[in-house]
Amino acid sequence: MTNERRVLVHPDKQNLGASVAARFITKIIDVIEEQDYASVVLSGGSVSTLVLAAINRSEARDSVDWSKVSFWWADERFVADGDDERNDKQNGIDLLDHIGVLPENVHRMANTSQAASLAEAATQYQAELKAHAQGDDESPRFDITLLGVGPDGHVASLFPDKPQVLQTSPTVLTIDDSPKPPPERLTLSLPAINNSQRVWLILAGAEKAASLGLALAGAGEDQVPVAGVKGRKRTVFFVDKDAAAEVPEQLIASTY
Ligand SMILES: O=C1O[C@H](COP(=O)(O)O)[C@@H](O)[C@H](O)[C@H]1O
Repeated sequence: MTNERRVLVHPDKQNLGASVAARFITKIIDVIEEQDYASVVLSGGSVSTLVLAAINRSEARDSVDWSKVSFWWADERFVADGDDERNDKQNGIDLLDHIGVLPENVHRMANTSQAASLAEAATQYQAELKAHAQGDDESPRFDITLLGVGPDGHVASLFPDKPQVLQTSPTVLTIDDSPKPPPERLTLSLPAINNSQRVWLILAGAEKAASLGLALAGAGEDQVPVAGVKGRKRTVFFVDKDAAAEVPEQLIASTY
């Protein structure tokens, strides 16, 4: 199998969430069997409410040895701990609070009481990424990165027409004027995201169709950030029918 981008189309949102959850559980079990641990990158929004919640509901959830899984974040909002805007809060409600993950394997980005400034929070996370990276890499080769895509094509907190999307270093970037609230955020850079072995992008709804179509038709990442995402081994777009409306026919690997 080549490392081409693949699009898997599902009939509806509910089916999409259940399908990605099932694949995730299978793949994580395989990865743990192969290397005795697995690393996962999470994000907020639809990935959490659709996929993480479906993993939590799955009967197969407890077949995973969660003590061997580490969790990282693709982006986070720089607000107080426990604020409803925190991605890690929703991820906790949807999955992390219900599984046997070890606290030392949960690598959250700092909140406003853990870092005095956005810049300090970014520096802390860069150091944590580097501490878990192999060789000369600046960040780990994550096993699975789960990303949502905004209607404007943003991924993590990399937004169209903002300088961060073209910034190749450092691994963690700051945003103080996010077009989507809250304004202050931390995000992995595109190269740090792309250091993942597998990137799975999850999109549902007609409002995502135009950006996805543009990204797959060759638009630049400065205009449509999702266009710049490419995992080392696999890049898979899991989409529902509505989000797939403008995907070129030849790129659709399967339709359920
Ligand atoms: O602001 C954010 O938005 C993206 C996309 O969210 P979605 O609900 O449209 O899938 C999300 O992936 C990111 O983590 C979050 O901070």
